[in-house]
Amino acid sequence: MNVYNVYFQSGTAEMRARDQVEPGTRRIPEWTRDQEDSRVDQGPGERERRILILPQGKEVVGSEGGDFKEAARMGADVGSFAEDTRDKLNAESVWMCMIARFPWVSVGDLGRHLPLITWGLPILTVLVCVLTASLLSWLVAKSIIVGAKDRYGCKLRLAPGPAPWPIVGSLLQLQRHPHRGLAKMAEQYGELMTVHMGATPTLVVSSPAAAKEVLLTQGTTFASRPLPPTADAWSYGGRDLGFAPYGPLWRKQRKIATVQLLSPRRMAQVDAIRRKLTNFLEEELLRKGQGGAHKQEGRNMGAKEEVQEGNDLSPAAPPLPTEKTSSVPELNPSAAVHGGATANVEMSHNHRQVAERRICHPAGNERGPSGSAGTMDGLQPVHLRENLFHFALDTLTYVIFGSPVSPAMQHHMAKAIATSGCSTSTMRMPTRAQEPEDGLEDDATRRMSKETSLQTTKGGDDIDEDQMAKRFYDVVLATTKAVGMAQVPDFVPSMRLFYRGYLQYVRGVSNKFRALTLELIEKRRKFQRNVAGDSGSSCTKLDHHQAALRAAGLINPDAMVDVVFNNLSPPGTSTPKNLAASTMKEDDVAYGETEACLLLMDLVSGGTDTTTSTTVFLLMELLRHPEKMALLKAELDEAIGKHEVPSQNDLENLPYLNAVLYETLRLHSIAPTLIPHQAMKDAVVFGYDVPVGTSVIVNAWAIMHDPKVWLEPWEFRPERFIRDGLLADDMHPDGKNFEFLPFGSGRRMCPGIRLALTTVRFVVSRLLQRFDVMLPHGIKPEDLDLSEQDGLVLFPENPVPVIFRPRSMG
Ligand code: HEM
Repeated sequence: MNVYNVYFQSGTAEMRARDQVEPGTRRIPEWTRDQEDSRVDQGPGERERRILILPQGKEVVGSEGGDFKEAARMGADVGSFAEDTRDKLNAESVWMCMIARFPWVSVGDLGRHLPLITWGLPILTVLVCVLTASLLSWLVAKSIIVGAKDRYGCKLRLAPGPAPWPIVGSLLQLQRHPHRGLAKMAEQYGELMTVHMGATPTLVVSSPAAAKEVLLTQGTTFASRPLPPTADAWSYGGRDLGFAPYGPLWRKQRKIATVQLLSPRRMAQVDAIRRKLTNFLEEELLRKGQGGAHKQEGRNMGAKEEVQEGNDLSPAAPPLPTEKTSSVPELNPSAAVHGGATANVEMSHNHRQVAERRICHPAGNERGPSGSAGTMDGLQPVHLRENLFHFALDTLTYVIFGSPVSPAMQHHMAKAIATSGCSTSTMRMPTRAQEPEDGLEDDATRRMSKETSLQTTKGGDDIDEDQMAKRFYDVVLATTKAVGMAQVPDFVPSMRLFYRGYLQYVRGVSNKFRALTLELIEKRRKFQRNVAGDSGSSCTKLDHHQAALRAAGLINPDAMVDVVFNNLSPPGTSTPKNLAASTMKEDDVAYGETEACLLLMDLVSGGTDTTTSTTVFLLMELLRHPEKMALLKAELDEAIGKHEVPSQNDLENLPYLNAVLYETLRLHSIAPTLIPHQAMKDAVVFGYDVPVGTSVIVNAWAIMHDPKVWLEPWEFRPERFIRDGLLADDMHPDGKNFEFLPFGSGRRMCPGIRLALTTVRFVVSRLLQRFDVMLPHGIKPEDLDLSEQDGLVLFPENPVPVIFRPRSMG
């Protein structure tokens, strides 16, 4: 490679550079006055544009790009020049002088670069130290692993695995999707492998028998979770449910979640609200499909007017569902608008017709996702993710916080408010929500409260209600990305120092989430104060919004948050330092606002994107396999009909619907490696030693795609779950069949399984009852790409917007 002397010159230094080139290098005759002038004209901000390069025996003068061309013309090896030096040259810094063989820096340059030198050298030094430390720790780890001994000095027998690289371990072999990379490795190393995730040795489990051993047979030993820095930052040191170490706090969180959210009583609540919410979902899909909002939004339209508009411009609407199987009356959207308190009363025949036609009211201002491209029968394709997310979010916020929050809801409530005569355009909310009320004075609570209150009160106390769902959507997606996509310090702890910014960002996401949670709690308290009659004579948007929600039956009198926040620990209750090792009873452990908020955040994030993603994958698989879509529709039509609202019981007993759902969960497991577990004590699994603290990954994806377990595992074949015309009863995802583990198994198994299954079943069946779900014009089933995006919850990377055509139009 050619050797170049590189000089940076600027301002007055330029002249000196010409005069003071080292002996032995030639001066530059072609350096002209003109060049100097134009250089000077560039002004103080444009420094060091010009460089002087002196290859062996040759001279090149010019500025940036020109230098390289010139170098090439003079026979320099531009390829290696470009690769090795060009980027560094462009870095335009004193470092360049250090990289060059004969650095020369003028005194003026030194002065200018002094800050860089002051900061740069220590950073370089720290970097070198960190790399050395990482290398040493890796060597130590390796020697421990290779020659690992137990506490009695006997050599440990660890599961086999690929030889790790320094610092990164086997991370580079994992490709973009670790579950796929690990599955490939397992073909070579077997059902139990030791894989180094950076510096962390991890036991990877890839067979049903081994999964049963760690999740069930030795379930207590492996019930804890590792806490990498990102999860630590999000969960305030593992104080939520998902990341808490196995111990009293986890038991407490789990108990509250199970009793308060997922008990049969709550599930009945969920069932009831879902029936109402699907009406909003259907209406929203139609509204968007038809190109936007209703023209008459916010006006108290006369029935006649609406009927005429509907007749002229709309395709025939599907009739609203009847209530044959439901004990809960359907929401009549227009009743909320017109009648307020009578919203839940069964619709009159006229009203029903009006509402039916309003649903199909055609285009307004809002455009669908792709303008007119891909439209079919005048309907535009609609994005699934956001709408389904709102449905799942509304269900959860109703049960947890007492009322739904989605834009569809806002749309209806805005109309109700407009008819109520209140002119207040903003709602005023007290900012007290951000102050911890439980009196707990621990550091994390104080810090969390301070950070959160800064964020929520920044814009004053006017809260934009319409943005609530959008903020939830953003913060849930940010959570699954921040916590789900492992970062370098999660694997190489010594790099944590360099990721402080990122970890602060993760903490920020958690704080934002908490702020939203507290807003909803405050809203709830305000509602309760109003109900108790101490709201005075206020006429705020919130008051009217709540009145409209109450009239529509959308305020939950028995929300989970009431129970959780009324039972926080009294001040002074202590939390053991080491939660995993503690023998404390769960009822004695400190449970404050921080823990309560984190639990609610877990439930909202765990319960929204997961069901949304599963539903989107399911519908896309049906679109890819129209013959299976037809079979499912036939089953629904026969068992339930096109209009009746199905009960949970109906849906649980439909073999093909459940088979389609299970096959989706198998083929597109959205949490493919579950959430990592951790050994709480030394253990032996199938003859291999597993030292305490080892992380354990169960690669459920590998098991559910293993050709030894599943025939043609890459095919979407719901029929594999059906035996003799019925759903095979040993093929349920309830954690008992270790060949099929979409929700995990054992102590840390997903507590939301029932909620998730009922939600997806219900939404899918209602959508297929009411609509022909179709691909936009020009997209063929075989064009669909169902590959996965990264994140804690996998999502289709290229979801297509979909046409929802009312079935009566077909
Ligand atoms: C299709 C939907 C869903 C899937 C596929 C799913 C899957 C999973 C999986 C695989 C785990 C980890 C199990 C383990 O580590 O062994 C998990 C944990 C969890 N899930 Fe779900 N989940 C879904 C829906 C839900 C819902 C609806 C909620 C709550 C409303 C929820 C809340 C949680 C929580 C809190 C945990 C942590 C449990 C613990 O660590 O003790 N999930 N889920």
